Amino acid sequence: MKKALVGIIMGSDSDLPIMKQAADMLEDFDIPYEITIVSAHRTPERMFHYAKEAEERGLEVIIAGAGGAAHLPGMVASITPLPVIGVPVKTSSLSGLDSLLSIVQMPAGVPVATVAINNAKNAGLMAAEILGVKYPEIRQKIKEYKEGLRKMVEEKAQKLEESGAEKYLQSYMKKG
Ligand SMILES: Nc1c(C(=O)O)ncn1[C@@H]1O[C@H](COP(=O)(O)O)[C@@H](O)[C@H]1O
Repeated sequence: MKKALVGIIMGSDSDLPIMKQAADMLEDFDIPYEITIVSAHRTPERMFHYAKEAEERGLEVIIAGAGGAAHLPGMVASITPLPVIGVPVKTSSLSGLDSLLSIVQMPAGVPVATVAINNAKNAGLMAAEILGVKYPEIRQKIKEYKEGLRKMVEEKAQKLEESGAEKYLQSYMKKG
């Protein structure tokens, strides 16, 4: 198996349904990754060792997801020189706003690249883009991905223009 370039960590296994989407994205780009649970609150020593050793182990980007008082991404960023992408995981009590603010409001000097609430997919994509600076084959796949997005929207626009809003909406609603 190829050595992991991206480390995906999350505060709890309850974050896995969301964080798995980052892993799926990396798989689409053939980027080797590892995925595990690390909590700054519940396993501070494990968090410290993970962040301290990440670079030495060959990781190049870390994606960290957490909910609520989501200190994990910021704490990891304070220890490692690697770029850290934070995923605010939606909580039941405050809809993820607490997670978002905990991750995005970092003090100057310790950035965490924060994606939207629950948008682990974008975290995977951002990790791929960061790696694309160094790996031309990944950069090429990003270009193809963007081209795919462009085509998809163009096709939808054409269909909407041809069928009119009402008919388009009917088929859109049917798709669910
Ligand atoms: N925010 C953190 C940290 C941390 O930041 O260290 N560790 C766990 N958690 C979060 O607590 C939430 C509830 O966890 P449980 O579902 O295990 O009770 C999760 O979203 C997790 O990311």
